[in-house]
Amino acid sequence: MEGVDHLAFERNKAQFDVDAMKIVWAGSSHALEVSDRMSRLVASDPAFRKDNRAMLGRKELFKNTLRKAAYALKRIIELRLSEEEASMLRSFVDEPAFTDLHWGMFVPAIKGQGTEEQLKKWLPLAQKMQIIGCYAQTELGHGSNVQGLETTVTFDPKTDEFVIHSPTLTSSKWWPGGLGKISTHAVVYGRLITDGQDHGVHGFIVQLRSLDDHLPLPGITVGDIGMKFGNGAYNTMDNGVLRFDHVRIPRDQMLMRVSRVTREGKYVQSNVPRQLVYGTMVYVRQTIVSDASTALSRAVCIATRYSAVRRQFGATGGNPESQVIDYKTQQARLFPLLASAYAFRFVGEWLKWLYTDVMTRLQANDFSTLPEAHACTAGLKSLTTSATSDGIEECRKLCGGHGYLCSSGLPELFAVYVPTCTYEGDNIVLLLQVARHLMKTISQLGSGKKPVGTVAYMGRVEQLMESRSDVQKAEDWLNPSAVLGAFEARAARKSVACAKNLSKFSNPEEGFLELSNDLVEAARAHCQLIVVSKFIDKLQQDIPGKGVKQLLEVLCSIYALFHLHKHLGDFLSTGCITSKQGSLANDQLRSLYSQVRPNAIGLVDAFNYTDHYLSSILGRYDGNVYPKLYEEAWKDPLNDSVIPDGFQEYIRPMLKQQLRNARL
Ligand SMILES: CC/C=C\C/C=C\C/C=C\C/C=C\CC/C=C/C(=O)SCCNC(=O)CCNC(=O)[C@H](O)C(C)(C)COP(=O)(O)OP(=O)(O)OC[C@H]1O[C@@H](n2cnc3c(N)ncnc32)[C@H](O)[C@@H]1OP(=O)(O)O
Ligand SMILES: Cc1cc2nc3c(=O)[nH]c(=O)nc-3n(C[C@H](O)[C@H](O)[C@H](O)COP(=O)(O)OP(=O)(O)OC[C@H]3O[C@@H](n4cnc5c(N)ncnc54)[C@H](O)[C@@H]3O)c2cc1C
Repeated sequence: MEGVDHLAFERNKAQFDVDAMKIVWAGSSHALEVSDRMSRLVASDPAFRKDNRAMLGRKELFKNTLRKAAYALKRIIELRLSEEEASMLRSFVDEPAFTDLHWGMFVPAIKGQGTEEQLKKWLPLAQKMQIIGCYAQTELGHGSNVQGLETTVTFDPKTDEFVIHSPTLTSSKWWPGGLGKISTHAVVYGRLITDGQDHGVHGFIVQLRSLDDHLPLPGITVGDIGMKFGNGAYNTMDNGVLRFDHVRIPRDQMLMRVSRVTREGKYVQSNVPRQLVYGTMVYVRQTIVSDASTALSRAVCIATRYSAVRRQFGATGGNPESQVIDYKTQQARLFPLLASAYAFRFVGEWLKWLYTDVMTRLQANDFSTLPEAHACTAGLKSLTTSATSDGIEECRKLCGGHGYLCSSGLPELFAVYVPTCTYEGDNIVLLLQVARHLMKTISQLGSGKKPVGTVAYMGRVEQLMESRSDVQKAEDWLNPSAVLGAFEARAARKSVACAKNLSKFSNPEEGFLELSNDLVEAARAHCQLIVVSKFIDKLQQDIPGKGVKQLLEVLCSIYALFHLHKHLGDFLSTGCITSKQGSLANDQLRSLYSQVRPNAIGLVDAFNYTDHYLSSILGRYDGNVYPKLYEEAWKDPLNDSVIPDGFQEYIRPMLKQQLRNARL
């Protein structure tokens, strides 16, 4: 039934102001207005169709992406869109493309690591897309270990140039998005060598292809690294391989904000920490946290709407079967993911604030919050992307068999999303960075250095080692201080246990390797505490709209108590809570799920996604799932003919042969 809202009865159940929640989700009325306008602009334009991606071969798929990218830029110019509008438009086009790396890494790398002069020269070219850039750091042999990169960049004082060289096969640049076929330029990371001395890894702007005929410049070998996981999916991106054979670039193409090489070949470090060379990764990790809430909310929106449409079992007295969303097991799998999507939204907002604050301080040569920014971006990137990848897969299972169809939108979402656990830093490697920060914080406690920011609770470590939860009944777990107390005590105790064990090793690095599993767990506990505490902080703000704040309080409690239940072993073994208190938390969770149930559709409507963006028959706004699934099946190329290609050639003779054999 076209035009009928099959989910209207669900929408009528909502006990809160969905429009007000849309503003909370978007971040402000202005952000909602822009994202609403841009998403509709993309959805209404047939040039941005994306429903056939899984059927296309690589070449056709890639060409289509190039067409969309060029068309998007044309529309951005024609409509005179602001930077904010343009970036929203690109995100609603919803197709990984070379432009992600151009805008997301190449431009930020120049902005963050270039001098004023370099910004003046390169930014206008990049911003007008007169050049297209990528971020070429990872090599065939090294990704996580950036200090292990092998590409050499040697200063030649005779010609005032750098000579870039790939000395081994493993030094080939490998993975950079946009590099394979499109980028004209790259920010290349390599070991800077002056006068025979290795100064470690630095960034350089390098032209790769001619701006006239797009052919690789002399000494450069470049191409695509091949098909990746999933049909369609991330294969719209030309991840590339790049080798240099003594390629020369002018000296002023070294990004010189952190350190520079003089005309005489002298290496000069400025007063900014060398870690700023890693600044682009910090920036992108921060954006990835907000993007996690977007990806998870898409999957949750699909699974929630479909769970309200789907009925199985329980038909009694002429009544229809039960909606699967009413099964407690479905709620216990789905609603924590819904709560996580909101939790990641708010922690992402906070992280953006933290990043902006660090950048402002850096301008004033205050580097004191850099370690906190690194630990938070690394840890939260790791926590939210792992949870989102697992969450998307759980949503697929929540949709039963139909979730496995490409038309559910979930397989492609998963395939595009899952490399987030690896790129911008492998999630385990990043948690180990958080663990280092935690161990360093603990080791400095005795020196009187007061921990600040997200590790401030470590300053109360003695009290946290002794504290006992005073929860007596299930509702006590709704008290934010009860939840915070338990999460702080758990995180502190896990870190302190690691620190104690580490102190038993005469070689700390050996101890770190040996205890790395425990350290990763301690880091995870710390990051979960950050998410919980930032959700609680958000609820201290004035949040208008009927029932909006109350429902967010419910979601916050679900996020916290679900993790308390999931990691009960941690909470019990560290003695923060008793098993009785653990089971009270579980009782409270059940009650919270019942409070979400009537509001579930409203809560996913608040994401304000168009059907185009969701790209899912199961997640359609109108819930008209079955006729559309049926219709879609007939569009498969296999159904173009009644008898498929290959039948006459292979199967018919086989059948005939088998029949002949049977008659003998
Ligand atoms: C589909 C997407 C659609 C839209 C997206 C839209 C926008 C996003 C835009 C683009 C994204 C799109 C696609 C993504 C493409 C992917 C790109 C990439 O993957 S780029 C390559 C990323 N590579 C990595 O992340 C490598 C990971 N490794 C590292 O970061 C480091 O090597 C590591 C930190 C692990 C170790 O470094 P090392 O120098 O060996 O440090 P060490 O451990 O010795 O520490 C020394 C000292 O430095 C501190 N530190 C380390 N890193 C940082 C940092 N980044 N900032 C500040 N400080 C840092 C560390 O804590 C230590 O401090 P102390 O001495 O202990 O005080
Ligand atoms: C889709 C995609 C896009 C990418 N785009 C870009 C790009 O645009 N530009 C770019 O430069 N790079 C890019 N990359 C590369 C990416 O940044 C790296 O793959 C990533 O940093 C992980 O490094 P690795 O591949 O070397 O993994 P490895 O470090 O080899 O990881 C392999 C395994 O070893 C483990 N491991 C490694 N080190 C440790 C340790 N110290 N302790 C414990 N365990 C460890 C890891 O946890 C993992 O399980 C991209 C990658 C992908 C998949």
